[in-house]
Amino acid sequence: MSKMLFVINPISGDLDKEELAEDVRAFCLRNQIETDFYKTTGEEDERHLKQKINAFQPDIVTAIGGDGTVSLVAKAIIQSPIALGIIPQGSGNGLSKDLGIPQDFDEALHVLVDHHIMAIDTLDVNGQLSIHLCDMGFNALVVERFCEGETRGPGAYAWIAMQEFMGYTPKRYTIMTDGKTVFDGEAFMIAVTNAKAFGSNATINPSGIINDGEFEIFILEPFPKASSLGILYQLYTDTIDNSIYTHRFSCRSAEIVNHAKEHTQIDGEPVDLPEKIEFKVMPKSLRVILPNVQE
Ligand SMILES: Nc1ncnc2c1ncn2[C@@H]1O[C@H](COP(=O)(O)OP(=O)(O)OP(=O)(O)O)[C@@H](O)[C@H]1O
Repeated sequence: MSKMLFVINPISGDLDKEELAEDVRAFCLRNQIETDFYKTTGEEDERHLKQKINAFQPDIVTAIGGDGTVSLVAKAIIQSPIALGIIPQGSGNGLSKDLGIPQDFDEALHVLVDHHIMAIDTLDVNGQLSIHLCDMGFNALVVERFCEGETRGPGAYAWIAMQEFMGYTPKRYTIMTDGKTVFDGEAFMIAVTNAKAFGSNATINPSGIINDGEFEIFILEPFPKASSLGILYQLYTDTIDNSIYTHRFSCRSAEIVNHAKEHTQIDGEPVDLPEKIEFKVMPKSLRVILPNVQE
């Protein structure tokens, strides 16, 4: 009998999850899965979750929440044989979309019993784990405002982005990969990622491969306001590589000097990092549950 621990974030995505827990319990009973639950509190969840995992010894730990909840679970099981399941219930659900995990609750639940497991690369960002996307600049500022606000959900994120856009000033960054400076200048945002897209489906890394042992650094340089609709269009049609304002580098390690100590976020959570930030790929360090693809 397999053992699954479900980590439920009661506030993510502004969605009520009381009934979901009952559905999960019934589903596991039908499928002869031994089940336990951990409800996040927002306080010391990583420590408490690790204790729970030690005591219960699950084969799979499934996050029922948004990117922050997925990241919490990943931190607790990284470099271990335990696999990560995802039932998306957040505002953005970025990693689950990138991995092709169904966004519908019942379908995502079904994946837990009909799946394959893939080991994906993750990133070490100055000693902190990133499983999806770390960025600095405009998006990180929006993420910070979003986290400070009372309202969750994708609408709130889009509203904050619109409010912040007009007044945003690009900042200076220096990027070094493999000991060479590859960029030194101002940028609207810099993203460091293994994945293809944000939870909003804005695609910054269309050819990114999540288990190729490399990550990408995406740079969006300052652009005239008149070009913003064109850039938005390119972001949502997988054609951002056609923009004259973007660059991308693939590498295994990098250092970014964030001269202005501009806002930075990792997997949907604002972080306070020093001016010099070091990035290292951790190849195949996280086992994730993926849907079985029909041939
Ligand atoms: N019981 C709780 N009360 C208040 N905050 C909580 C609680 N449990 C978790 N949190 C907070 O929820 C945040 C993570 O939310 P999560 O990212 O999963 O959902 P989301 O923000 O709605 O969606 P997404 O990240 O996909 O946009 C963390 O900041 C965490 O501290």
